[in-house]
Amino acid sequence: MTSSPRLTVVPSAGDVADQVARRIAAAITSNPKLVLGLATGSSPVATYQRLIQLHRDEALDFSQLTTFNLDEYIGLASDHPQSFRHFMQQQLFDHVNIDLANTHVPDGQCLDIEKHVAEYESAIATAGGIAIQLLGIGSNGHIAFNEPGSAADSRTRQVSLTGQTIRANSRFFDSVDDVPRTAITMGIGTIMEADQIILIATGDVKADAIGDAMLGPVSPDCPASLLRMHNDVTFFVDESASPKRDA
Ligand SMILES: O=P(O)(O)OC[C@H]1O[C@](O)(CO)[C@@H](O)[C@@H]1O
Repeated sequence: MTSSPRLTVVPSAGDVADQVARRIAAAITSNPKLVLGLATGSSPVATYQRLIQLHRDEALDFSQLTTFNLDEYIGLASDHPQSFRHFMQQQLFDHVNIDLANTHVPDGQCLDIEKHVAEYESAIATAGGIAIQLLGIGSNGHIAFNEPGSAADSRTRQVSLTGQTIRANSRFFDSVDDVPRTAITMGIGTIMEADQIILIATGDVKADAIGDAMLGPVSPDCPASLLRMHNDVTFFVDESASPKRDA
């Protein structure tokens, strides 16, 4: 069965960050042992800044939290400036009282990827599953590194990145040649098992992807459209990323 994700449109990217951070903070306050799914990319950065602020100003307590990140580039060491582990340290973990032992990011340098991804899935299950999963969206509708064509029941696995994603992410690297071509990503099936999903999109470059995800066919051609098969999804977008077409 498909449903419409709730769409919350607010004036600015800062308002998106405020609302999402408040929602996450409320969930942590009511359950300090929350299992949170985290995302990288530019979309969640402002939300992480608000969470850090809430930790400093209102003593938001991260000490019992468990986190699982969506993805990681294959081949990058955890301390590589563009690795997603490094991103998470810089953008959130180094600034709050989280126990790093309870933070999980796929290991881009693991020697046995099959074994690693199976263990990643098991670790999520052992933690009791993800309560809230935070997502960004690529301009081609990808979620995590699930590119168009990814199956609705896909699990954590190795994937190849599309040229579009490589070009989009090259802004973080010295050159496009430095962007890894493969990654480990949670699957769409893995993401769909979260109790609640929050997708963040800001800026007009995301408007078409949000339109396709919310109003287009539910299809692996737009991985984010598959979220419409989940019963608790909210898209938080600023005005410029809101869909510009009618259903
Ligand atoms: O938030 P950004 O930087 O626009 O990226 C969008 C999406 O692309 C990725 O960075 C992967 O390419 C995702 O992690 C993210 O959700």
